[in-house]
Parts: sequence; C-alpha cells; structure tokens
Amino acid sequence: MGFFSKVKKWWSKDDDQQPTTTQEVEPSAPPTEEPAPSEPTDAAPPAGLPPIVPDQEQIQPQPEDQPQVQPQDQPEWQAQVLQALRGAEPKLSVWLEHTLAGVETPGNELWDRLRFLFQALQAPADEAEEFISKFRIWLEDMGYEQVAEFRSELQYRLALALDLEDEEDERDRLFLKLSEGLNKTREQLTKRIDALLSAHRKFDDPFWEELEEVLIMADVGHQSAGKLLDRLKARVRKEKIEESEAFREMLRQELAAIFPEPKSVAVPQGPEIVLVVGVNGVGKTTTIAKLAHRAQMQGRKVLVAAGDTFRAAAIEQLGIWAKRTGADFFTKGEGADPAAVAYEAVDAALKGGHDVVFLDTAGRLHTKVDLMDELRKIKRVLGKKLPGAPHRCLLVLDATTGQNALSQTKLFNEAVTVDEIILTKLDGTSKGGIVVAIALEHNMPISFIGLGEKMEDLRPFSGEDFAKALVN
Ligand SMILES: Nc1nc2c(ncn2[C@@H]2O[C@H](COP(=O)(O)OP(=O)(O)OP(=O)(O)O)[C@@H](O)[C@H]2O)c(=O)[nH]1
Repeated sequence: MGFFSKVKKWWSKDDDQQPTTTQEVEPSAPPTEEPAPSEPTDAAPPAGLPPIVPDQEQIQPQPEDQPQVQPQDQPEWQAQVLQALRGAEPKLSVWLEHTLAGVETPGNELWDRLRFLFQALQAPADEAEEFISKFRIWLEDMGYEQVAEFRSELQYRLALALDLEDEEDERDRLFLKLSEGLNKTREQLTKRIDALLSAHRKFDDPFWEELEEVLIMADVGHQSAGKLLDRLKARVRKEKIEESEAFREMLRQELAAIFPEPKSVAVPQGPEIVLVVGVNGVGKTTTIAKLAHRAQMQGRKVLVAAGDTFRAAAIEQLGIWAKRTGADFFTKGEGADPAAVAYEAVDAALKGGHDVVFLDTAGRLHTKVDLMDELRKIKRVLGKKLPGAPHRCLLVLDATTGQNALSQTKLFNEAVTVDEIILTKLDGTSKGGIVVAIALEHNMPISFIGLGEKMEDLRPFSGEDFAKALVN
C-alpha cells in the first residue's frame, strides 16, 4: 500500500467518534490550549506537481502538456525543494532532508514544508492537516524546540503512515541501532570464533567442543548451544564446508533460521485484545506506549487499559504515555480488581469502537496474590467477555537480563501461553545470546525489539538482521 491508500485508510476514520464517556474511559483529548494549526499559507504548491511515487520509481519530469508551474507563483524555497525532490532517490530520509532543508525550528515554515511534501505525495489536504495537527500536539507536549530533536520521530511517523517501514532506508536505520546494541556480544562471539577457526584446520570434535563453550559464554545456554551445534554439524557434513568465511555465513543463516515468524492474528470483528505481561522494570509500560503509538500511526483506534492496579504510579505513568500517543485510556484506579479492569476495558472498547486494546498487567509477585494465578484469571475473564480474547499475549523481556529472561519466558508461558516476545533495551549492552536461547528453547516469535526510550524506538524484529548484527 502506498501513502495515498494508507493515508486514506488512516485518516478516513471519523475522529469525532469519541469513546462513550463511561466514567472510567478518559479519552485523551488534545490539550485545549493548542493554537489551531496555521491555515495553509502559500505553501500549497500548484496542482499537477509530479507525484513522489514511493515504489522506487524515479520522479518523472512534468510532461509538457501539463500546466507548467509558474515560478512567480511559488515562494523561493518551493522551487528549490521541488527541484531537489525531482532528482532525489525515492527514500523517505532523502525526501525529508530536501523538504526540511534550512528549517531548524518548529513553526509555520515547517508546517508549510510538510504540507508541500504531502501535496507532492498527493495526500488529501485534510488528511495532511490531520497528520500535522497530531504531530504539533505531540511536539507541544514534548517541548522540543529544534528540528534535530524530533526529526527521527517525524520520519518514523511518516514511515508508518506511508507504509514505508520496510524500505531499505528505514531498515538501515534500524540495523545500525541493533548493531550498536549487540556490539559487546558480537565482539566476544566474533573474536572467539575467529580464533577458533584459525586454530583448527578442520571441523573436528575439539573444534565443536570449543565452539560450544564460546556459545555458552555468550549466554546462549547449554541446551540451546547443543541444539545449534547439531544444526551446524549436519550442514558442515552435508555441504562439505571447509572455509572459514563459508562457516561464518552458514552460522549467520542458521542463527537467522531459528526465529519463527509471529503468527498473523485473525481478529474476527470488534477490538483486538492484546494482553501484555512481564516483570516490573523490563519496559512494559514504555513498550505498550510504543505499540499504541504505532497502532495510532497506522490508523487504528487504540485503548490502553491500566491492569496493573497495585501501584498508583504505574497507572499514572501509563496514563501519561497514553495521552502522549493520542490513545484513549481506561482505568478503575488503584486497588481495583485487575480482572474487572480487563472486563470493563473490553466493554469500553466495544462501545468506543476501538480497533485494539493494550491491557497492561502487574509485573510483581505481591504477597497475598500469586501473579500467575491472577494472569490466568484475567485471561479467563477476557475469553468470557469476548470469545477468542485475548487475541495476542505479549511477553516483554529485558534483553540485558540474560538467563533470567529465559526463566521468565517459561513462567509466563506456562501461565498464559505467550504468543510473541518483545525484547527491550537491545540498544543497551544486551546479551544477544539469550535471544538465541529463547528462540531455540521456546520456539517463540520475537515480534518487536526496543531500541531506546523514545516512542519511535520500537521496531519489528528481523532474525536475519539480528544474525548479521551478531556475527560479522
Ligand atoms: N534504553 C532503553 N530503555 C528502555 C527501553 N524500554 C524501556 N526502557 C526504560 O526502562 C525503564 C523501565 O521502563 P518501564 O516501561 O517503566 O518498565 P515497566 O516494566 O513498566 O516497569 P514498572 O513501571 O516498574 O512496572 C524506563 O526508564 C524506560 O525508559 C529500551 O528499549 N531501551
């Protein structure tokens, strides 16, 4: 899908549909003090601008028979930007660079430039205004004053709205962040494997024994290392691999192959109910916010529900994040029964016409209540309220915690059957080996990875990119 269809789908929702005002649903309406977005000034470039076609076609010069743009009609920057866009590589980062050239701070010129880009993409003006208005509200809330501070968030939002996240451009950005996070593991692993390959002339038992030790030291774990070695030995034998580089390439391929793809969720009708579990401190709240942000940017109406009712601070933090993403927020306050929150959040979503509900849950074993029993109860209640719910159960794990993450996976999976894992803090000194262990031990898909504290720092996980970042 291109920008137009995505924007069509995204902005065609009737945003006046506020959720029914049940006493708990707190629709996070935009702050009233926000000045109305400036009316389009002379930014709207003349009709007939050559469309920027996202699917890798170069921008064609305007055919002679089309009404030529009269230079005197345009402010000076438009002719320059138009010229630059015409010859630019069809990459979002390049389009943005040309469109924002010379603009350092938010203000009317920035909004006019964005309008100009949207016009070049043939986005309907009202939808473009809606995008700009939502971005302005977010910007006011964040208090950023320099374009450099929010440029990556702007590019991320455009990538989602333009359905361009898979573009090489975005993937390169993601790969860079992932590689930085895996630096430590990669150095350990690559250095040791290189030493092994140069010390051993052939792939004999002593080689495999030492490789097993290297994997275990890289947090892959004993059992997973054994499974991975079996796969490597079989391929070395079958393909008669002898060269070091061929071995490294095979290792990358086998590492990439151990990650199952997340299963696509068929949500028959009504809201998709997503249960989010994980121990405290792993980044659950932040991850829910990032997921809500993505869903919003992709045109879905989102409700975030505060199922962690043990701590007022957790409810408050989630509420702040929900407001920041523009999602609606559901809470029954501190001390409420988490299962009741789950039940009534589904109710509110059904009444509010929400497309997806992210239900946060407690992350700590509290004295009187066993957390796993509580999660099982929540899951039962959801299924009673909406057959098939929860449609997805996401386990949030902190990639820097090493073996703990493995035991948490087992614990939560036994309690609620985890469908997907989201690995956070891969931008930190993450223990890349644990990622391999989780995939091999539980054969569980990793859907997203957290690469920082900002809204845009949640990106789809790619086993191939991960393997390349781990072994170079
Ligand atoms: N660097 C980095 N920090 C992250 C990431 N995800 C979350 N964090 C930070 O980790 C800390 C904990 O995040 P929370 O979302 O509050 O974690 P939580 O699991 O909700 O923890 P509780 O609020 O105690 O339940 C915060 O400072 C986040 O900003 C990530 O991907 N990278």
